Amino acid sequence: MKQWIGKSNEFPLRTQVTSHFKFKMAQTPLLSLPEFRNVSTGSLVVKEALNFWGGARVQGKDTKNSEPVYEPATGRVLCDLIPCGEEEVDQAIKSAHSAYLKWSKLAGIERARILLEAARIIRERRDQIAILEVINNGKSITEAKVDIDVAWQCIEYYAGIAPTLAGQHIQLPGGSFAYTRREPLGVCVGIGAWNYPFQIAAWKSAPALACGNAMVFKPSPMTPVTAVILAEIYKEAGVPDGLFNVVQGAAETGSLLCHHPMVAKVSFTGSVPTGKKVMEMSAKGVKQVTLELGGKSPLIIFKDCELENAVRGALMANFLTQGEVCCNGTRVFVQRDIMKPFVEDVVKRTKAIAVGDPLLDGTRMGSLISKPHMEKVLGFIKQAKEQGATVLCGGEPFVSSDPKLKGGYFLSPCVLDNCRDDMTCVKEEIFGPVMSILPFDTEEEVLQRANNTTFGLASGVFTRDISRAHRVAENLQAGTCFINNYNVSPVEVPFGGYKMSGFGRENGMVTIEYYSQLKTVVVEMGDVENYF
Ligand SMILES: NC(=O)c1ccc[n+]([C@@H]2O[C@H](COP(=O)([O-])OP(=O)(O)OC[C@H]3O[C@@H](n4cnc5c(N)ncnc54)[C@H](O)[C@@H]3O)[C@@H](O)[C@H]2O)c1
Ligand SMILES: C[N+](C)(C)CCCC=O
Repeated sequence: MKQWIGKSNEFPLRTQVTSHFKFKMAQTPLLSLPEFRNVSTGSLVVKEALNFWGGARVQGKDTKNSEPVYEPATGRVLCDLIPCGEEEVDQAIKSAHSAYLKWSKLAGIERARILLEAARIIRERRDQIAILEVINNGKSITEAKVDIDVAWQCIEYYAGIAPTLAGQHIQLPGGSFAYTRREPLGVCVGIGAWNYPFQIAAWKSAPALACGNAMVFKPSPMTPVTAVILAEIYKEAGVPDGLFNVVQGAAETGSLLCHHPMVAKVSFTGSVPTGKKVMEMSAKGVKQVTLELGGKSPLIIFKDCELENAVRGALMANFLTQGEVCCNGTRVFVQRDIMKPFVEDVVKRTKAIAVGDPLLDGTRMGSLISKPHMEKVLGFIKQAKEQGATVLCGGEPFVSSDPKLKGGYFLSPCVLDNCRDDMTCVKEEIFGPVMSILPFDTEEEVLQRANNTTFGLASGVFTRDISRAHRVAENLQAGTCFINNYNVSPVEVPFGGYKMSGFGRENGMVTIEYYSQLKTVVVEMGDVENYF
């Protein structure tokens, strides 16, 4: 058997990684810098190249079209986003293809060793990566650490699956037989949203690489900073140069990726309108597509629930990452009999959420991604009031006493009461910290109302009645139903949407199906029967 580790000089298991991040206060390599833990909000400037292909960082060329990227907590410029053009996208894809030719020939167990090493490195550098994620995204450090943990767990999980990928043997008459081979697709493209930048890159690359594919990943132009760290870590772990590449840019770069003839598959995370375009573009080249899109998920709370857990669940369903979460349960249906105690407790706990500097351990809610996004969320709240909703708390720009945060995009978490199903805040994805509470009377009624949406990403139910819980789960039209909890998604569990929330899955065993194809080999052991 060919041994990967220790024999090949071409793809060493460990290579020296140096960081390319420069700080205003120090120009020390990022990932080997213990003091990095002390970096504070408002102090980082990223100067170095954010693209990665051929096993190295590559500086963008089109500097005249560069756009500023802001640190959400301060409104300060963090770095410049230089979009990749046709030539650069082509280079990244060709680099991926040449790595694919080598990587796809390895045994699963050989790929697994390298992926496990990548998972180990991420685990080791989790706190530093989390700090970068916070500075670029604005979410709290508490959440970012969990996101990075989920990222390495995902890589570890698919490392475990890689050696188990196998086909089937099928006996045919006369000693003939057939067998199937599970083969990779080739060069896969990943396109990410800004709310979970590092985690999305891991959720896409881990199953892709485990199956023997290469990937070109494009992060959101608003969060370009951490995907390249993942690329460096994969390289350090020992993947061939070009196996995981990062190209920066917005719609135009994304469109170049979707149209490129050497791309076999596009896995997209983002909004429904962009998802439709990605599907259209990919269809022209008959490329496989996974779409992880938006949602407006229902959370149903029955009167027999354990109330305190239901309240906690409602907060987890609405306020993670400032409410910028695709699967959030933002339509909170509460059975009328328990409306009063539920609302009182939700409001009390929502008012107690510590909003502020996202790098501080005590903070539970950071800043929204951008000023225009914050204004859009405020617009939804204004419209909700005009349409008859009552603001029970929050829903206003939050002004911190810390002067360095005065340019940040903070919003106090908002609870809306007196909502109706026909209100815009109940129908459309707000993608901000806004919970809409809706009363209901019967199970039949609430199921009909919960399903009355074009989205179908997630759903939740709180009840002590075990039969009801499973009946409701069966009848909700959504890719996930949480019973007596919300927004827990371990990497072993498939995640993805129904209806306009998309198709295909991420995480879990099933995702192997979306990053591989089946070849059938038919073997004749006798003579050829000839009809002619
Ligand atoms: N279902 C999920 O797993 C999931 C996870 C996170 C976010 N989301 C959804 O993402 C949305 C928020 O993210 P967003 O604002 O970054 O979404 P978006 O659709 O604006 O952008 C997503 C990505 O697509 C790229 N893009 C834009 N136009 C493109 C084009 N024409 N061709 C190719 N790529 C293009 C963007 O640059 C970005 O990288 C919300 O709707 C949210 O629900 C879904
Ligand atoms: C990890 N969560 C909380 C389930 C979020 C998944 C990604 C959706 O925006």
